[in-house]
Amino acid sequence: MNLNNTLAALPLAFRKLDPRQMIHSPVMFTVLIGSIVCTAVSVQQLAIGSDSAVFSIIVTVWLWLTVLFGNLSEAIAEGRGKAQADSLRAARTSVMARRRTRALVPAGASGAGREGNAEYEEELVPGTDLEVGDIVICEAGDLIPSDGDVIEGLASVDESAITGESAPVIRESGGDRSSVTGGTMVLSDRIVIRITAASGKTFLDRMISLVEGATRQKTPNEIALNVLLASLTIVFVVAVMTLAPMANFASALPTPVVLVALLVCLIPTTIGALVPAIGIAGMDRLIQRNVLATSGRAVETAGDITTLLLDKTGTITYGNRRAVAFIAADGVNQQLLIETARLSSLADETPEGRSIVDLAEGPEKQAAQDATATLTPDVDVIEFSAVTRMSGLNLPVGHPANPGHSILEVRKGAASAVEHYAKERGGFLPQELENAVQTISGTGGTPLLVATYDGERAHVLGVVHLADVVKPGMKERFAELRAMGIKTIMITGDNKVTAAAIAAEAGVDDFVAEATPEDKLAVIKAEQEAGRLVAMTGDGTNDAPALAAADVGVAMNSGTSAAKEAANMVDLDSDPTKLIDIVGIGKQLLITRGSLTTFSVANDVAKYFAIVPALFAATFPGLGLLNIMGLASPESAILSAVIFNALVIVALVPLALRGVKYRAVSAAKALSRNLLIFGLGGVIAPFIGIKLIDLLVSLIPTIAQR
Ligand SMILES: Nc1ncnc2c1ncn2[C@@H]1O[C@H](COP(=O)(O)OP(=O)(O)OP(=O)(O)O)[C@@H](O)[C@H]1O
Ligand SMILES: [K+]
Ligand SMILES: [Mg+2]
Repeated sequence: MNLNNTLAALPLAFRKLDPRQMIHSPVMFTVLIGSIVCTAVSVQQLAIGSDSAVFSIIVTVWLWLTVLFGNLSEAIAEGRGKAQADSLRAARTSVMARRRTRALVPAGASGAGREGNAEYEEELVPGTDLEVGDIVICEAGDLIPSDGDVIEGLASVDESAITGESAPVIRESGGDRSSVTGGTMVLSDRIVIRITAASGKTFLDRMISLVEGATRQKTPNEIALNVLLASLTIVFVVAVMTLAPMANFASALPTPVVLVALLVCLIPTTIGALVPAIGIAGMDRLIQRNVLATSGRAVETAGDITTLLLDKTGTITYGNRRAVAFIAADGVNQQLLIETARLSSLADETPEGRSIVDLAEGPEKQAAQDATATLTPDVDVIEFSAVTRMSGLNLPVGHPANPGHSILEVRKGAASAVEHYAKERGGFLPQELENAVQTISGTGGTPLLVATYDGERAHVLGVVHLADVVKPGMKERFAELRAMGIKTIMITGDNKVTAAAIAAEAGVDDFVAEATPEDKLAVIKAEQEAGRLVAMTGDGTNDAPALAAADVGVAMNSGTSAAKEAANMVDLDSDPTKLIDIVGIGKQLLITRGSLTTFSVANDVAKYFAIVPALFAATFPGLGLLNIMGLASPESAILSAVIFNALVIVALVPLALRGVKYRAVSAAKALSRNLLIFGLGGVIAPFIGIKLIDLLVSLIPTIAQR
């Protein structure tokens, strides 16, 4: 909290005096009403020249300062996001987009400027005119006009405007790295994008309103705390009212001012003033770590997570699975396997599929038949799905793509899926291929079997070895999660042996293999039914249902739009172990709020014993004995307490913004330790603080007299 930030936040703090805003915090609203009452009394006393006018005015000023300090803490917290929002806005420049209109030449014909099987016309439109579903083309040097999914091609993209990370990333069609963000720049190649967000509703727009705190809503915890604080306020209003009849104060003090001052000292103003700042600061800490949360609730829930589910490909591994080898069955010509594997992948737009075509064609790309000549309209494309775990083609009888062989169907896919496919069609899985599948899986690679069907029997021709790399540093970070009491489960569509190998390499506690999207969802439901709070990290469209169902869903920024849409957090760094930070921030938020609530309530109780004896010493002489503080006068006691009450808010703003120090001990231990520190501190602080202020205040002549 430096001076510049504080000064910059001042105008906003004054604007927040609007009663329509203040009503959201019952405690601070009560202080506002009290300030207004005391202002009226002061004016009236000034008019009649009352002796206690000075006292009333000073108390009134400090009451207004109390309200202002509360608003200031919130304004400072919000202000921290403003600078970031401004720099994000700079990335939201208006660009022209090349929008595809209608097909010029029908699919299947040949010609220049082809997109897949057809030729298109383009028009230049302002990026703000784009609608969901529009198709745009971006080339090297272009700013991407809005959020979307790559539907054709591959490009390297500079996402530093969003992530702050300058290294370019690959975005490509088909796989789990297909989403692009408006405002980022294409560095190389050419991609065709289907727009998924209309102008004003893009990722960047949402990010801006998030860091500005414009979309902040109260979390259930905050609402519960507010109800508690409101109840305490009502209790104290009633208690102070009952004092009114006995209010025969020493030197004819103005009763309304004394009662309001007493009330403000007794209600939990400290926590009432700091709750919004604590919440905003928590979101802010998350943004500093490059994580965007769409709700404060998710941040708080993260603090209590006990199970973390992660998908494998693209989350634990880099996700650019590439074909590295072809292994033919005994008696099958290697060249035949390569040609067939390539044929099965010609229409497969996934990175896996394209990597098979690349490996089959070799660097020279010679001898390869033109894909468009093969993919004539009478060829059925069987697209990959996470449920079938296979992809391929159905060819008409006598199709020229397979001269010499009478192939009607060609498939490649997960070993179990293709084995099942072959057996259903009178084929079998040769022993040597089964061995190859086991060997590849054992190293954490993904084996894909290639099979054909000629109308009579299926033949399994061989295996394609897909290799992927585990992201570095996983083992240590998962060990850290274990120390925090969080169980990690990897859940993947891949086979058991591959899953086991990657699970061991990454150091997760458990794994589930051959999981369909429904299975992923079912695992989450089961964990939740067992009473656990579940976080899920994923990147694929097949992860989207699970991400939505999890208590905390964290999507990798590299993932698909569907995953990012379903999740309630997006990690811009695409680092699955970011959950460690997220959990830490959530726990810190809960501990900070708990600690300051304890401090605030303990403070109020202590204040009661510090000032009431001094206040009523004249009325009930017996109480004088309790005036252990030896405060100068009832006026001084009241004033010192009000000043202390206001200054405590200011003193705690830095702690509210920074958060109470969080260490990786169990939550219960951390809580009881903090309750002790903040509870004791809260009881002792007012006695010391009020006494010190009393010494200063009693220097004011009209206040010191008894
Ligand atoms: N393009 C493809 N064609 C045929 N089979 C594929 C293709 N891509 C993947 N497979 C097979 O299907 C399986 C399931 O893929 P899916 O995308 O559902 O899960 P995954 O990416 O392996 O795992 P995760 O859920 O961890 O991301 C893969 O393990 C692989 O064996
Ligand atoms: K108070
Ligand atoms: Mg996946």
